[in-house]
Amino acid sequence: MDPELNRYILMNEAKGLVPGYPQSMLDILGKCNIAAVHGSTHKQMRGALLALISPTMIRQQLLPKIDDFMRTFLTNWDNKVIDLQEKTKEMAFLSSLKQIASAECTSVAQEFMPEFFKLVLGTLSLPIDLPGTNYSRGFQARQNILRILGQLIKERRDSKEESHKDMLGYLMNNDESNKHKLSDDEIIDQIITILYSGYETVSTTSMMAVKYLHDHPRVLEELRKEHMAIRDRKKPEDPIEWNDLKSMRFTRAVIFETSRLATIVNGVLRKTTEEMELNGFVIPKGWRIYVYTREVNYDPFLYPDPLAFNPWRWMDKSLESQSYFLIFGGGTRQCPGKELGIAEISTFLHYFVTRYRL
Ligand code: HEM
Repeated sequence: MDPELNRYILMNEAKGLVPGYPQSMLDILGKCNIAAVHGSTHKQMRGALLALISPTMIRQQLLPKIDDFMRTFLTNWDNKVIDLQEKTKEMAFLSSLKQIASAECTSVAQEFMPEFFKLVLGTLSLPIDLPGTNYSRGFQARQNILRILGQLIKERRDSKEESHKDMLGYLMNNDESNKHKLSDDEIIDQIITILYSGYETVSTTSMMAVKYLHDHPRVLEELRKEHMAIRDRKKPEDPIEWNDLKSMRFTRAVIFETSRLATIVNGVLRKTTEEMELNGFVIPKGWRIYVYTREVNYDPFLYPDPLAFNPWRWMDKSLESQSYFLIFGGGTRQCPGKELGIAEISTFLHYFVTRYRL
């Protein structure tokens, strides 16, 4: 697709275009899932999410949890055959769960994880509500997840303990400092949104990054150098901190190049709120549009030698701020989890390359 078209659509999106989600996603992710809601509800839910995963929150609350999780998760992998696809899926889910409910994550994970995997399958299925279909299993899984999260909220409210310093704790915080108060139903949908949005994206990017590193020893060597330099400044038990994360320039480049070449998310959804004309084509009002970003990612004018895995192209920081940089979408719907996702994948890669050899 002509990058102009992407730019045009995303520009107009800022004026109020909304996505057209498939039915099964709407049903299973919930009515107040922020990717699906519009207007003031979108603003409210997105505002609450942005506050929850702001750079300050990542630095002070989330990164220590991510580090703690990754350093434990990436132990005892030596001399074993690792199914990286399975491992990275587990990693993405459990890392989010730890950030959401750190105190309870170990006790609820066993029951939660299989339900979550069923929910994901359901959102990608045809909306046929017959016993045994993925849609029906996904819907049932949503009910079970509502029960698990509802119970968690109730137990926290009933206990006399101080408020928890995790995502759920912040969402449930009822005092003046919380400018984004949500109902319990909204809190639960917000949690499902966080788990869902950060699942396939983070797991597939991490898995594909390892595959590309394996296939490109020079890139692996450069990446390892960056992470060894960070480790050299620290004691083994020292966690990855915000400044370390900011110093991972090559890692960020590897993540972008992986996302571009593997095109982890191959497009974004929009819906026209008014008729629009583009390059002589008329797009009627109310049409659902799939902006196919894979085409942009492989455009040789934007990315010379587009099929080559070349993270160095991203070392020029300005590439990230171009209007055709659509790896995380664009406009008012741009991915709010961009920096959180990058923090998770970077920390995963840190422990991976400093502890293991491929
Ligand atoms: C490498 C990781 C990730 C990639 C590549 C990615 C990519 C994307 C893309 C392409 C969109 C669509 C944007 C648009 O329509 O313009 C999106 C939306 C979204 N992402 Fe991410 N994402 C990642 C990680 C995360 C994480 C960790 C979260 C967790 C909070 C998250 C939460 C969301 C949400 C809530 C939306 C919907 C935003 C809205 O409609 O207002 N993402 N993401």
